[in-house]
Amino acid sequence: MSSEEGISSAITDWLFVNSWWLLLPFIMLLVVAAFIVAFVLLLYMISPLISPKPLKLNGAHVVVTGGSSGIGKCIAIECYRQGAFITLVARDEEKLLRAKKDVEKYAINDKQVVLCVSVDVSSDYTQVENVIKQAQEKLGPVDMLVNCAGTAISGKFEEMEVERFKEMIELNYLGSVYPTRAVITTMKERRMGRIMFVSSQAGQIGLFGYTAYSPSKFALRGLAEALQMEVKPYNIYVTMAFPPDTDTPLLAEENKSKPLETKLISETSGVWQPDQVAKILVRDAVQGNFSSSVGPDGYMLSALTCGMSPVTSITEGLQQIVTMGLFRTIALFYLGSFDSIVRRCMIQREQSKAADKRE
Ligand SMILES: NC(=O)C1=CN([C@@H]2O[C@H](COP(=O)(O)OP(=O)(O)OC[C@H]3O[C@@H](n4cnc5c(N)ncnc54)[C@H](OP(=O)(O)O)[C@@H]3O)[C@@H](O)[C@H]2O)C=CC1
Ligand SMILES: CCCCCCCCCCCCCCCC(=O)[C@@H](N)CO
Repeated sequence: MSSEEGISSAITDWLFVNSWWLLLPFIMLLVVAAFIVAFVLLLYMISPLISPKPLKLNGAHVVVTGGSSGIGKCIAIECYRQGAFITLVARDEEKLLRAKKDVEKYAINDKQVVLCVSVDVSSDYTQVENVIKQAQEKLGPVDMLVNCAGTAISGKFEEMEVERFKEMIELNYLGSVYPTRAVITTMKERRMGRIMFVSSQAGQIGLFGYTAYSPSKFALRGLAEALQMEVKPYNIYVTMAFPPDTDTPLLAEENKSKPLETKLISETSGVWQPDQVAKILVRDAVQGNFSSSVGPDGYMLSALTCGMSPVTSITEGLQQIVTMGLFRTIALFYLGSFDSIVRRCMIQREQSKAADKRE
């Protein structure tokens, strides 16, 4: 072998051993592609977390169904205090006028108006559409709709008249569908708006005594999630509110015939004042948060039951990821205590029945 041949074979060997250099452009291409894929995935994950721009209540037109009493009236007051124009929707005209006077006490300028419209939100869509049209003609397009008209019935499943189940769905569910349907087209055209559905903690957990009430409040969640997906590109944000027991005429009425079990279980979250609740709900709707909860139990329930519901901030998403397992653990203790309340009440009832018989 000549020395020339020796050198050339050494070069080929060297090239062979070190030929990975030739792959460098491909490796770089792969790395860049991986980065692009990771970036796109990250964008997908982050995009639903981007917070909406808060709604300015000053000068906005806010329609509150159930605005003549309780939580609805306090929501109207809270919005009015921030400069909004208000339409109160309910059936009883006298109660509406009284509520209008209460709301007007909180004016911050002399242009503000409170309009009252009397309609049953649950019976006839055309009527609801007409009153919303009239309100829009007087106070301009609706910027925020608060669906708060509703009622509650509690009792044992087999003891409640079957009619009650229908009433709950008609008022609590359809009574929120109709007003929403009446405002949504204009909101989409204007590419702005807020819709609030007032559900309940009993719309996150099915409770003893609420076999008629809870489903009507759960139904709102399905509506809100589906609607939010449809209207998000139009810059419309939906808020689900989940209040605990709140000191209103409805709670007082409900307490007259509430089963002991329902009372004892509901006490877990305490009783809140309607103005406290309204402040939190309005703040969340203005920010465009999907879920609005009240108090520490409310916070845990919402994180625990978030499922596939929309998320509107990075902190909210992170909190859900981190807390879910812990809250489920805590929830098992709560469920255990609810079961024991139900069992104890049953045993007590049976004992007192047996005692009655003996007498
Ligand atoms: N209070 C509580 O403990 C809790 C309440 N909630 C929910 O909050 C909402 C408000 O409750 P709350 O403030 O306590 O109740 P209130 O009874 O104090 O107020 C209910 C309001 O809804 C109106 N309303 C009732 N039926 C109709 C109807 N068919 N058409 C139009 N308006 C109607 C009432 O006026 P009118 O009768 O004149 O029509 C009234 O303005 C309800 O949806 C309730 O389920 C949720 C969690 C807890
Ligand atoms: C980690 C898990 C925490 C779990 C906490 C569970 C607390 C359950 C309390 C339920 C209260 C239901 C109030 C219903 C109010 C209502 O809608 C009626 N008053 C209407 O009039």
